Amino acid sequence: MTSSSPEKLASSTQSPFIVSAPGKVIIFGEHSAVYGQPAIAAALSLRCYLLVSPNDNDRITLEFPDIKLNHSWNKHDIPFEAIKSLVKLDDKGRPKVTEELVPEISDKLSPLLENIESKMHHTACFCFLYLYSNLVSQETPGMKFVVRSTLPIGAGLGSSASTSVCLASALAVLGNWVTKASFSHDEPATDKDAEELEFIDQWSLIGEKCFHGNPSGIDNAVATHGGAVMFQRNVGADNQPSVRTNIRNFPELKLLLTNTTVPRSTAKLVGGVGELTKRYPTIFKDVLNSMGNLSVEAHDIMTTSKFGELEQKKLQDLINVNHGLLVALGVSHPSLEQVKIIGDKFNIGATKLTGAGGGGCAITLVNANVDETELKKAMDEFSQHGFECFDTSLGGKGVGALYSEDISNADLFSTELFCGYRDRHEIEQALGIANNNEWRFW
Ligand SMILES: Nc1ncnc2c1ncn2[C@@H]1O[C@H](COP(=O)(O)OP(=O)(O)OP(=O)(O)O)[C@@H](O)[C@H]1O
Ligand SMILES: C[C@@](O)(CCO)CC(=O)[O-]
Ligand SMILES: [Mg+2]
Repeated sequence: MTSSSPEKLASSTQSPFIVSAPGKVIIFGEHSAVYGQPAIAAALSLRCYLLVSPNDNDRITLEFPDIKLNHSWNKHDIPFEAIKSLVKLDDKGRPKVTEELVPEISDKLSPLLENIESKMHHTACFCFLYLYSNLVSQETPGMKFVVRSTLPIGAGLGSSASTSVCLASALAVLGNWVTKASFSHDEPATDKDAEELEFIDQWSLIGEKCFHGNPSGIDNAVATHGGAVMFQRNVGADNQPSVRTNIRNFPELKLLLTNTTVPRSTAKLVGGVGELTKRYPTIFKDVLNSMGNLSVEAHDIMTTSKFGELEQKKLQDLINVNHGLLVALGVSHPSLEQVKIIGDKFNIGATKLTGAGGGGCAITLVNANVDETELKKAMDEFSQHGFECFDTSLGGKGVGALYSEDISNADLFSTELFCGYRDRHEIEQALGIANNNEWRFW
């Protein structure tokens, strides 16, 4: 790997910056996406934020208060040389992503993870170190990395992917593999930026592999690029990239997002589906194919030139079928069925689980002419069960950055304040992309 010049590094690392990436809602095709079937997802207004600021010594510090993680390493303990010798370069001289995590790199990092007992902390530190040692060189000074998210963690809304995109983009900036984000909210990206986004997307997929084992890539694709997409993983042996098709005129869908608050792990759920499909390949081949057909049909409906009540009704049919197929894959949960029962009882619309399932969130595509009193009754009953409803919007911006040199309010980059926001509203108010015109995008 070529090392970057110290002058360039100095300019990119001296002042603090924040990166942010959105969560996502999978509308059709979770799990089947892992097996190369098309799926549809949109970026969510809930986001992850990562503050990067210089440390006054050679330490690399992680402060992830959402998961109560605080850990640091001495920069000189990172085996940069050994890892660099294992990293291949692409045709532009940048570190090249591999199909799978490289076991020798994981082995070289394992002594740095020895004292970390919690599984969640271990995974988060492993993800960070894997990306750090691939993307950053030993000339980069010690830095502090602080993550805050307005997303519920482990609830099906892509909290791992948005964290991974934040880490990949920040480390790509520190490694000088991408330039500063420069576009304001409404400006279109240039070809160069599209290429840099691709780099971030690819490395965030490596981060997702550290979190999940076998991700399709849909979550990090949406967190990187934003908007709404139809995504199809390439599962062939031809090394071709996955296909991401932007859905430009994504219809204004009224979606109610309900978090059962039942914790679960995407890695375990994806693993469970893997075992089932291996045990009964002929049965599940057809289930997965049906899920793919359903996404294609939904895409045709969503992109029709005249989206009206009839099209909304058809999407609701497909939501119900998709949920049934996910039940067949064994990834529902009594709490998710409860959300569906309550939604159906008050006739508010069609409900399915979203993300990996097993708890976490459900979406309801609310009827166009919903009776608002019935909707309120359903939401009251959700809260009686301890479920939490979110007021969110879909299809927003992908990964972006906020630079201290562009902002007069230095407080935004104070680690203490960043860690101290009490809830998602305070985070949104201080940092939200809608509240700060200085956010820049690639
Ligand atoms: N704010 C955060 N701070 C630190 N780590 C986080 C944060 N958000 C997510 N993570 C990491 O992501 C893991 C949760 O990822 P997981 O894939 O299981 O759920 P999810 O991404 O929320 O849901 P889904 O994959 O179904 O969309 C956590 O265990 C943690 O390691
Ligand atoms: C369950 C899954 O399909 C979606 C998780 O948000 C896994 C993946 O596609 O990586
Ligand atoms: Mg995840």
